[in-house]
Amino acid sequence: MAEYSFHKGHGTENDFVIVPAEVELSPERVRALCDRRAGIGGDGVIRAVREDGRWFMDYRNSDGSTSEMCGNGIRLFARYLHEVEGEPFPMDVGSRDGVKTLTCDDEGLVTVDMGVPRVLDQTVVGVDGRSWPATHVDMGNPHAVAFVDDLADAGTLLDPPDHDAGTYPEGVNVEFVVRRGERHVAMRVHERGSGETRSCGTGACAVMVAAAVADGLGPGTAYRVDVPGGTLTVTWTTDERVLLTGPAVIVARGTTSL
Ligand SMILES: N[C@@H](CCC[C@H](N)C(=O)O)C(=O)O
Repeated sequence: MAEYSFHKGHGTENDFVIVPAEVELSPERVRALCDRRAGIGGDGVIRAVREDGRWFMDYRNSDGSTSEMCGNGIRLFARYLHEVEGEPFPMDVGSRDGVKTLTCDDEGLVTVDMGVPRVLDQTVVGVDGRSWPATHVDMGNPHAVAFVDDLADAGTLLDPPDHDAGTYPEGVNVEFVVRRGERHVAMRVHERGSGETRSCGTGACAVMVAAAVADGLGPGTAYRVDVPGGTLTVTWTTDERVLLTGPAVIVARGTTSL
């Protein structure tokens, strides 16, 4: 393919390559773009599509697979749309999980309204022969949230954690969580289709909801969620919607023929 433009950015070091709608995203191209040695490098790729008078986030994991939703990706996409396409905040952006509304505060933190979470059954996840009970939370995409004694218990996370394929026929994002204080947790994540990443927005939302439920709390509370790449704030509003807030920055732009 001829050269095309790209932008690169991240939200709490969950990093993405953004390309124009004309770029066909074969799995091979997504893997090439995300390659951290031979490509640009990223946890995923976002194709910026304009359809029916609205922007749509066509999101791919670094292995080329699609996902319904990416919380950090859509916050970065909103930053891109604002800075590059001149789209004002607040803005509505389409995704495979429906239309999301995004805002930006005076400090430049971008918030996405992720909608109403679904807390489902208890399940089990495992690593290196150890296993933990986990809460199945649907944030548009599937999550299993496991509380552990120490984040190092999750091991290297080079491989996907063991999980119930019946519960998660399309795979799962697995979060390992420790408590840091009142309404304050820290997590590591193994993302379906991308491996261990330094942050996951939908994962932070799933973790917050599972922690709040475990703490006997519910809608009408907020948690600080530390990730290896920074800090996110997750608010569960009194009308049961989950708001994800954090930094989102464009760090590079250029052209490529990958
Ligand atoms: N990093 C994202 C989640 C990306 C999709 C996920 N790997 C999946 O396959 O569901 C986030 O910030 O939410």
